[in-house]
Amino acid sequence: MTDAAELHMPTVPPSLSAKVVGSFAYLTIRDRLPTILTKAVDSIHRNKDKFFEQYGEEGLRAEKAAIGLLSKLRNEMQTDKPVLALSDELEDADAWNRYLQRHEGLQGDQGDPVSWFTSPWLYVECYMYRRIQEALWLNPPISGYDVFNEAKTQSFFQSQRAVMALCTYLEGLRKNMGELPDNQLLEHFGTLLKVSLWGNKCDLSISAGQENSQKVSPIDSLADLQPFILVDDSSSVWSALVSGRDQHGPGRVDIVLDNAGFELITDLVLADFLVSSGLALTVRFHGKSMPWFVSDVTAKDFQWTIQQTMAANHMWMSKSGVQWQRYVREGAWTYHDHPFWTQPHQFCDMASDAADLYAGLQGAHLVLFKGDLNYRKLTGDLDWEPTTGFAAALQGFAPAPLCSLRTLKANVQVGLRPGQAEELAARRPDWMTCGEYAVVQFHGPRSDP
Ligand SMILES: O=P(O)(O)OC[C@@]1(O)O[C@H](CO)[C@@H](O)[C@@H]1O
Ligand SMILES: [Mn+2]
Repeated sequence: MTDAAELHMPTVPPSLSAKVVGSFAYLTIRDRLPTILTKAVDSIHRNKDKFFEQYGEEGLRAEKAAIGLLSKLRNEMQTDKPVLALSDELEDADAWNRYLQRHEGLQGDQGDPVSWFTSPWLYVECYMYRRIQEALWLNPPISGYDVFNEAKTQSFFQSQRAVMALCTYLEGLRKNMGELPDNQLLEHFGTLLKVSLWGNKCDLSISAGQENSQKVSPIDSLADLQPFILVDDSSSVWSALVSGRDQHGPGRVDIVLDNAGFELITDLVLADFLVSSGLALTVRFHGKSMPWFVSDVTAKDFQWTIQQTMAANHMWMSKSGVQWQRYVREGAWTYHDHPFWTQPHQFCDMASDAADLYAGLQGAHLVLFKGDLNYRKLTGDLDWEPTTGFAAALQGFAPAPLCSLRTLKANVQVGLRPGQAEELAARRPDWMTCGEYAVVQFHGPRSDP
């Protein structure tokens, strides 16, 4: 039997967990997740009158019952109760309950129940958002209410100047896109890739829902932000795109989305550039099938954002919105929300637990993964040494050439140079979680499951 050392594969470290008292996972579950739950309760309570107007007494009953379930959830978390099986009939409930049994088996040997402060952080954090969905689903007629909607729309409205600047930049490109030589396309690609990267700073789950929007033109700040990019593989991303185009003609780029609001605009602008420049024929957007991690994109957010951009009282914003609506109508852009993206699995499980999704991603020339949660799932949310190779941390997940565009908000990071983590820690002890640093991390080879 060839052991890990012979394969030069690092031994797989433990999952990040609140078991480590004082760790970022511990502080998240002790402090930030209860705050997010409290804001969810407040959001439902603030809409009580609206529910009554819309649904009468049934609306009041549902409001009260949903708040009761979320308060119970918060108590279970704060008193480290065992994780409970889901009781709703949503299509993914079985997959979630099977995953719980898997963990009960794993932890059963050590006698620990599967609970908030003893199980993997990735699992229990995802589970919390799925329990929020259960609390709403169990209480029609408010099942479709998005407890995070106000926070997401606020992030959009408070970033309008930055959105206008981006759409103006895009309009400037559109004028002579057809004549731009590759070296100029490369320059604009690099700009819009980095704008999409830093759009990820606008995430509400790190701030537990505090206001977090983009105030100024993001293009003007790229040069100042460049030193904060710890791994910059953008030239490899460009090569993957251009070699695909030159060998097979423009292909498909998949963008696994993260946050709504300003970040989504940066992704739509990048996608517009990819298609209008001929670097890609189509773009597939992957969003979430339920409200997730406070600010993640749902189908409703995706459509709403395009509608809002179309309706903007700004020439280049509305022109962009019209163009984006046309891409959707013509099929150049498609939106997908596979249940796997709102399950707790590490991405190295995808080939076995969501073979259809893995096979789908294999059709892409390039897959862009936005944000921190996707990075945590790409690397399994394991306590890797920072110098571990990105390829090793992917543990075989490689459906297509892929790139993570991520601002660091959790204490998992791989692919750094020897000594780089130590330098960063000396400069900024919370470098992995402060949201000031980022990576553009690429992995080229594909691997069949
Ligand atoms: O995926 P995003 O939106 O970039 O960030 C989400 C996230 O990393 O932010 C929090 C900070 O640790 C975590 O709760 C969560 O995983
Ligand atoms: Mn997010």
